[in-house]
Amino acid sequence: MTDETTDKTTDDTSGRAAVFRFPSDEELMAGPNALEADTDDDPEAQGPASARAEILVPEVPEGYRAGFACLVGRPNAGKSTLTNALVGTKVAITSGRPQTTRHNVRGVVHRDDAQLVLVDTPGLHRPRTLLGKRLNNLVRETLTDVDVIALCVPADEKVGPGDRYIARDVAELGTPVVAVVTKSDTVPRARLAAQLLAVDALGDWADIVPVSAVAGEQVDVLAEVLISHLPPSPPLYPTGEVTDEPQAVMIAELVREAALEGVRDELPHSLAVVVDEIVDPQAADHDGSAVKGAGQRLQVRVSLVVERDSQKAIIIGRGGARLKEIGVAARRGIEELVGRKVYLDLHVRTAKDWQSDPKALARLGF
Ligand SMILES: Nc1nc2c(ncn2[C@@H]2O[C@H](COP(=O)(O)OP(=O)(O)OP(=O)(O)O)[C@@H](O)[C@H]2O)c(=O)[nH]1
Repeated sequence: MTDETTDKTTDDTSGRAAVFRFPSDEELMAGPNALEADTDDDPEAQGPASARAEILVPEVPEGYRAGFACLVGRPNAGKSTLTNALVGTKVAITSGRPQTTRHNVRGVVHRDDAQLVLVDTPGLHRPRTLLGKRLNNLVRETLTDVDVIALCVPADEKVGPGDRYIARDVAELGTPVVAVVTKSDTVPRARLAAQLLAVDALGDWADIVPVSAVAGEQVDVLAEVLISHLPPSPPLYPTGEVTDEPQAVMIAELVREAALEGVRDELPHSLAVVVDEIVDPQAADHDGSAVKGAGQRLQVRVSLVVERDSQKAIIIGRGGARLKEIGVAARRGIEELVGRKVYLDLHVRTAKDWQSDPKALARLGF
């Protein structure tokens, strides 16, 4: 390792506080195992400084467990909402539209005796485009890395081919699988019981837990069950960190969520959101340039990339009305995230068929 801050490795036997290296953006995107791998990356090229801080971790209590869990399930199964409920803060975007989660958004559940790192993935589905294939590969890679998988099946929908496809897939990986019947608040108890039996019959699960992320029912029980499958380990993340997603990715997700609010079915698959620039006029190294009217606010420039001009028109709306709404909603979320006033600049661009173009995908970070 060339980065001098990463050379002070953990010394468990000394009894002193250990130096913890916060993972880089590359490691975050590469999957849980990458945290253990050596990197010779140039520290200058490591992305936002906020993602590479040196943090003191207190002594590890006896019996401490830590590890990774992955929530899988067909689109709309409630994975993002459950991630948020487990972590207790909004970390993954949610929406009524399927397949809105494009990144492995992670949240960290902190307990006195355990740390559960959640990896939220896009739904496994039969791929139709190059993007679909890459997303599926990404999901499988993640699944072989984690300590426990939570297979989410909604209580209010019949167990179908989509659930069976995923159940077969995860059963072959050799990772313990906890079956989770989500949205338990949406059905009467008798139907919930029937769904538990149907899900039980889907495979050989380590446990089966009904849960309602919205009503907050059984969320703690699920956390306990998932933690019981983690190995003894010191904390993997600094205590108190809710998510390790780079801030830019979370900002992009917030804009994406606002843009997809109440739009037609085709758009979610065709929309990519990229944060082009974040300028902080209050930063010590700021060069003095400023957008007129932005004042001391954090300036965030974001591109919304669609595949067709017709989609561009949907996003912009009559006289720019929809884009304005998107901006207002997204800015509210971003201001909550960064804890200060934000000047948000949205651009809508068309990149024809970006989902099937390897170069365009690479540019967009897939
Ligand atoms: N009533 C109820 N609704 C829920 C619950 N959990 C999720 N939902 C709703 O179900 C829809 C889908 O939830 P998400 O969490 O976005 O689902 P997801 O599995 O992450 O979806 P993708 O990102 O498409 O894979 C949203 O409209 C949620 O509000 C729950 O416990 N109760």
